[in-house]
Amino acid sequence: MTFRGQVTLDGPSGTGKSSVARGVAARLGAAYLDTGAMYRAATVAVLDAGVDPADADGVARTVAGARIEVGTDAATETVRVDGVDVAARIRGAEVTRAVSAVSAVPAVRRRLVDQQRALVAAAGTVVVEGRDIGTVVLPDATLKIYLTAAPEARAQRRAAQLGIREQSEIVELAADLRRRDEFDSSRADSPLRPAAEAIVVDSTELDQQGVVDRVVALAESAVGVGERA
Ligand SMILES: Nc1ncnc2c1ncn2[C@@H]1O[C@H](COP(=O)(O)OP(=O)(O)OP(=O)(O)O)[C@@H](O)[C@H]1O
Ligand SMILES: Nc1ccn([C@H]2C[C@H](O)[C@@H](COP(=O)(O)O)O2)c(=O)n1
Repeated sequence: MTFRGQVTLDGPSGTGKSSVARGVAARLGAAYLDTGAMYRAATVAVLDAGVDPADADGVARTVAGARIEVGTDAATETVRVDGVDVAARIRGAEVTRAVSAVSAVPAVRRRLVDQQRALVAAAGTVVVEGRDIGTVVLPDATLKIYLTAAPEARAQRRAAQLGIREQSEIVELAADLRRRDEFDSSRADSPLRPAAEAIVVDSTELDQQGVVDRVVALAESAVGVGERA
């Protein structure tokens, strides 16, 4: 029997959620939704409107008026704001610095969570990654994973991803990851935390393929649960 249902993948920044979620989606023949890309796209709209990310009312108004489109095909990344392709821009430092403030605004979350649920309903079997997917967006998901990794491993991986070798820059990267995690975990609305039923997977000692294998094995052992749900 094949897996049918939803896999949620939550966890702190740089634990490997995006890469693992794509790999799992490919193995399961499932769709893939990167909800962080949606908050990043909303941040592009805020920055382009010249609104201060700390101005919650301005952020809420701007995001309410923006058309945010994110695809659910694991093989191609589609991210648009008002029809403009922002897939590369959302990964830049300016957006990364501002995204936690934008994503803490309750009206932004309500709007994007509604959109996420609609995308998931249209996608069928899907792997969804973010911070609040198992706790808030899809509380009845078939399989919930909470991905962790030691802070040093996360900083090293992000440095490798960005081609950074300088030790002082790696220390700075680690501080940025910590700052974003603290912000995302301490916000009032939908803070980052594991769902009660989530299976915690620590990727510190596993390579990317090892994590994908582990999650796919967990999904295969959940076959039947999706059909009953
Ligand atoms: N288990 C692993 N071992 C080594 N490197 C890994 C592992 N998992 C992911 N990576 C690498 O770490 C980097 C960060 O991974 P990724 O972007 O998937 O993390 P993330 O949790 O989605 O981050 P963010 O929340 O900031 O978007 C990527 O270069 C990825 O290839
Ligand atoms: N479900 C989600 C997904 C993401 N966010 C916020 C918090 C993150 O710092 C930011 C960017 O996410 P990333 O691309 O790094 O996964 O978006 C959130 O609040 N809820």
